[in-house]
Amino acid sequence: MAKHRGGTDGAALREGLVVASHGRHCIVETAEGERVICHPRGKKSQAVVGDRVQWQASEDEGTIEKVLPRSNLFYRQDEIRTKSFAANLDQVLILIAAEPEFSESQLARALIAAEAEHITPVIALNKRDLATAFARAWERLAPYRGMNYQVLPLALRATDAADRDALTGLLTGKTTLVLGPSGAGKSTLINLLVPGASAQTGEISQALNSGKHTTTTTTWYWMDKKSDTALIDSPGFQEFGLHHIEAMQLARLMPDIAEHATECKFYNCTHLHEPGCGVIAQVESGAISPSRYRIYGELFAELSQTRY
Ligand SMILES: Nc1nc2c(ncn2[C@@H]2O[C@H](COP(=O)(O)OP(=O)(O)OP(=O)(O)O)[C@@H](O)[C@H]2O)c(=O)[nH]1
Ligand SMILES: [Zn+2]
Repeated sequence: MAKHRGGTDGAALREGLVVASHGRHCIVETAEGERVICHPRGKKSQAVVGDRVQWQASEDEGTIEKVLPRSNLFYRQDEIRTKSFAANLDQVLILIAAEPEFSESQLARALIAAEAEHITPVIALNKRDLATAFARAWERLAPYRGMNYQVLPLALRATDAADRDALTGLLTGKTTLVLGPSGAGKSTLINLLVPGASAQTGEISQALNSGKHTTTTTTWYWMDKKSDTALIDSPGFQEFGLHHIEAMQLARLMPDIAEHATECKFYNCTHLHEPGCGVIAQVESGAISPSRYRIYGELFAELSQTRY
């Protein structure tokens, strides 16, 4: 990793892209492709992966002076309450697999987080070769296909031309955050699409932790030499922090619920118990799946609690 050696006083502000972050410091890539460890000037210049920043060289590292306006900001919270962020995304690829069995609740939360930030989510279901388990998982995704979410079947360990074409078509020219539970095939995907990814990861961990081993960084990878197409790998698939969403906004972020939320008798219907509720009517008719309605109820309760 190149360290920037420049003057300290009056050095010009330069623009860069945050390609990794850990704790308070991060790695900024310059337009020339040089990478520099940077520290934020203060709370306001705390940057996340995907941020465009203005930074200034200092000693052998750099200082982030300003984070440029973001088009969106994606965040989640893991069990130790550390936040991982990414900004300026075009889409989120949620990678799940036939095995291990995926949690529908986790999937729903990831989709809601994406909807709340106006980021297009795409679901990929890996391990098509495990035919029986795959068929079962595909069936569990029926409500999601019904909501017009794209669900991409994949066999990443032995990709064929069709898989590669589908992935290329989906990703080219965009910045995509890849999320998925452990064991779904996220490393397999990154290594397939980004040759040399593991070497890059090692280099970044080393730079950010002075050699200490870590797996907790969110990392930006260029998929092409022209630097048009990027993947962001974010470790784990823990609970998404949805606290910033109000309970009464939840229906709007779940397309199958939203579709019928305008058919209720009361304009401020919670869709939990009201008479004349369009959502409850569609749960009874079978148009809204029982599992989706259960998840809605659980999240509604959770979001009502955290608010007060
Ligand atoms: N049968 C089958 N196995 C696959 C496929 N793709 C990946 N795997 C296997 O699934 C396991 C998990 O894959 P990884 O890529 O390590 O998964 P990961 O999501 O990075 O998991 P973590 O490292 O735990 O975060 C490995 O043993 C892979 O070889 C596939 O298409 N079919
Ligand atoms: Zn209702």
